Amino acid sequence: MVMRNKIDASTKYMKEDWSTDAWIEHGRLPPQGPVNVLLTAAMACETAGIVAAQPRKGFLFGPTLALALDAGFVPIRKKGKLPGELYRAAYTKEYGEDFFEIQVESIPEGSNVVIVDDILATGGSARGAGQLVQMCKANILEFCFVMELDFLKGRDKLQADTFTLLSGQTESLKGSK
Ligand SMILES: O=P(O)(O)OC[C@H]1O[C@H](OP(=O)(O)OP(=O)(O)O)[C@H](O)[C@@H]1O
Ligand SMILES: Nc1ncnc2[nH]cnc12
Repeated sequence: MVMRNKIDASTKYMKEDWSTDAWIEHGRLPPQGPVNVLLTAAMACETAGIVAAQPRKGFLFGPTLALALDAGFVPIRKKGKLPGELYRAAYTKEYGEDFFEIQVESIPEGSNVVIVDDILATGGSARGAGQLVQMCKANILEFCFVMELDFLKGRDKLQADTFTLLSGQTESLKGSK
């Protein structure tokens, strides 16, 4: 799969001058790696209080983003993994249906939330994560991904603005849907 750098296309997030000087002025590091570039997107949400991530690869990025944003981190889990009172959302992806859960008290009502994961494909799982955040009566500021399979148009399903660092296939491969 050939990856195309999408940073230049993300004008929404680059409308301010994120030069090294600007990053220093904001007390942040300049963007040098995937997490820092995701941070560029997440920093567009200066009011983010919570970073929520989907299992399992989202947990690789979520805590780092949360630390950098001085926000809390909330893991969304597959059903049956969390104790206590839970919200549950069904989600559908390319190869079946499953359920995500979140602890009812994990995200305070009215919180501003960034949702992060590694890949946006059909958008089914990210949409499910978004539903859980909405059940907590919190606001989704944006979705952040390292990579997007554009041809699946997953972003059209999502409940808030979507930022991806890399875009993969723009069309489906021969023999696949
Ligand atoms: O946009 P979608 O079609 O929903 O697909 C994207 C999801 O699929 C992958 O997770 P996977 O199913 O491999 O789960 P895991 O990270 O728990 O292994 C990926 O890490 C995303 O979470
Ligand atoms: N089509 C796909 N290719 C690679 N990773 C994926 N994760 C979910 N769907 C995927």
